[in-house]
Amino acid sequence: MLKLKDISVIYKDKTVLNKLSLTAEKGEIIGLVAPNGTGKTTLFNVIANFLKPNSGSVTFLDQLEYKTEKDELSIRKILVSFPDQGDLFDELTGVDHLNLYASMWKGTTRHIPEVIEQLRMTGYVKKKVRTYSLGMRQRLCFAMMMAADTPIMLMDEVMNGLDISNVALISQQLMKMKQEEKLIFVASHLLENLDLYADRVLYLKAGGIIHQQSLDESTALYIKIDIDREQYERLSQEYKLPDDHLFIANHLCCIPIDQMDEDEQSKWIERFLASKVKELTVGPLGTMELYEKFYVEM
Ligand SMILES: Nc1ncnc2c1ncn2[C@@H]1O[C@H](COP(=O)(O)OP(=O)(O)OP(=O)(O)O)[C@@H](O)[C@H]1O
Repeated sequence: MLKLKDISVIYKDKTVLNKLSLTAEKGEIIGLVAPNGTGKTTLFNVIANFLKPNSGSVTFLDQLEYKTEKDELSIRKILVSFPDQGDLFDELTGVDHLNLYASMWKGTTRHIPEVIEQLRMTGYVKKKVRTYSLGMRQRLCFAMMMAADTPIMLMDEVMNGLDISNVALISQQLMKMKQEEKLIFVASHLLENLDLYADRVLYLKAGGIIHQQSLDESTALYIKIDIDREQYERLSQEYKLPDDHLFIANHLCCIPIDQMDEDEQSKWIERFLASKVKELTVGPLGTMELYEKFYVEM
């Protein structure tokens, strides 16, 4: 559905994206994770053609590129970007904004009442935007994407300023949209939330994708224990920890268990429990844990 090939973006002497390649299919939610200033927005800007890369190609549906006006128009019809709160019109109502997006992309506004109901906006959507709180504006921005209802959606910091119940509400909608076979990119700093709905999470560093984590059964499993460095060193002396174990951000020791039989797995768990670790869990590495692995300096 979308193919990026060797995308490079260079600002003066700073290379933000360096020959980045990526293929994405319909029905996927792809999380994009990196510290501030790494290039997430730049990547979205390239996909949406708000920014021409210095080199590389962006291809939609195996054939459409931003090379001719006709192709660009066809791409505009299938792709929508998360609106910036600053782009909302204070003197228009929420409904006006929804009608605008629905008419521009979908050509009908018939589905708007359903969007309003699903996002629980009935109480305020007919008021002018200037009366909205930050969270209400953010929900409106999300509703505008639902109103556009395009097959591809780029969502930059979609959860910004939302309280816990609204994060849950939007997450629920994202899962519904996935069932509708949309391709959705979500750049977010709300890492644990991504684990809920993303099919894979891409970690950006030094202009490229340094890791892709698929969140399915094939993901490697670990025994994870929360310990400080002193405890870690004691454990390493006492037992030979497997060569491919991880000690992440000075607090999380992870032992891979896929290659172990049940006896060996139980032995490790018993050892850790005997050493009175603070917390022990078994499972794949979550987005938060991988973030610490890749970005938190030791
Ligand atoms: N127009 C520009 N001119 C020069 N440098 C720019 C420009 N736009 C972005 N940059 C630089 O490119 C880098 C990547 O910026 P980008 O906004 O893509 O990061 P991001 O990962 O989206 O960050 P955040 O999490 O803060 O939104 C930053 O170092 C930024 O300063």
